[in-house]
Amino acid sequence: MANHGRTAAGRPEAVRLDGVGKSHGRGAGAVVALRDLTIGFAEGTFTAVMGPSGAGKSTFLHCAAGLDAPTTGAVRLGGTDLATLTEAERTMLRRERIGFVFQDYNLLPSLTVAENIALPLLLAGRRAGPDLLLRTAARVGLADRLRRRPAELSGGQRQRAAIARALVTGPEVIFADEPTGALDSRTARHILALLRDLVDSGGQTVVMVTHDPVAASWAHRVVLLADGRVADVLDAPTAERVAARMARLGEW
Ligand SMILES: Nc1ncnc2c1ncn2[C@@H]1O[C@H](COP(=O)(O)OP(=O)(O)OP(=O)(O)O)[C@@H](O)[C@H]1O
Repeated sequence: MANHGRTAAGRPEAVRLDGVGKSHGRGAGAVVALRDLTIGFAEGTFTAVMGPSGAGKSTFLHCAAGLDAPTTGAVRLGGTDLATLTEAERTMLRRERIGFVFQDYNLLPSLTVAENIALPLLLAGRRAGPDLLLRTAARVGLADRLRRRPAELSGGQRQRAAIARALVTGPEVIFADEPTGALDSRTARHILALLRDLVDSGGQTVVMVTHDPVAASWAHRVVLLADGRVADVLDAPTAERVAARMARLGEW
């Protein structure tokens, strides 16, 4: 077999897309959002996905996370081909093996921080022991906020709680969709430093969609999408290089 989900560096891949195409709608009105996308995300790496508006970033994220099925091609999480799963199995896989972080946090306002963090475990039918909750909250710097509700937290603390919720099941990959889009630049820096540390110290795999070259510069690698294809890949990106490359792709 050509590729067993290993990168050139020999690391196994947490997620791999092979020849993924995705059309929204059918017939004459169909919009092609992804075209023959082939890319892997090695374990223990932080990747930013960028591209002009309409490039296919959200569609990519939905397909890679098993929220949407590609029209063609295959998505593998670890060794699992998502197309071989039933809808119920895919739902379980998303709960147990994938973490999600969103721009607007998506915390439940009536629950405490501890209860929000515990939610993915409870949905997966697993025990949410106090030790695990405390350890996970401590990992994001929220050990002393477990009894608070989201309304009593700053934006940065809310995003930390959301990251703890994404981490608590020990997922193979965390997908983050504009995780710093609602934060001021200083708070954003702290959140990005946290995500980077989860990768560098914790071996976590993170894939983050962002419009912001500064945010992208915290990643090990930037994947630039344009018109549903990989237009470029930048390793060890700086904000300046990312911005210059984006400018050449057109406005964003
Ligand atoms: N549900 C849908 N029905 C029809 N077309 C869609 C749908 N979702 C996305 N598209 C189209 O697919 C293409 C890619 O959209 P997508 O949202 O993935 O891009 P994006 O890079 O995330 O854009 P943005 O940065 O503006 O959020 C666009 O042309 C978009 O209009």
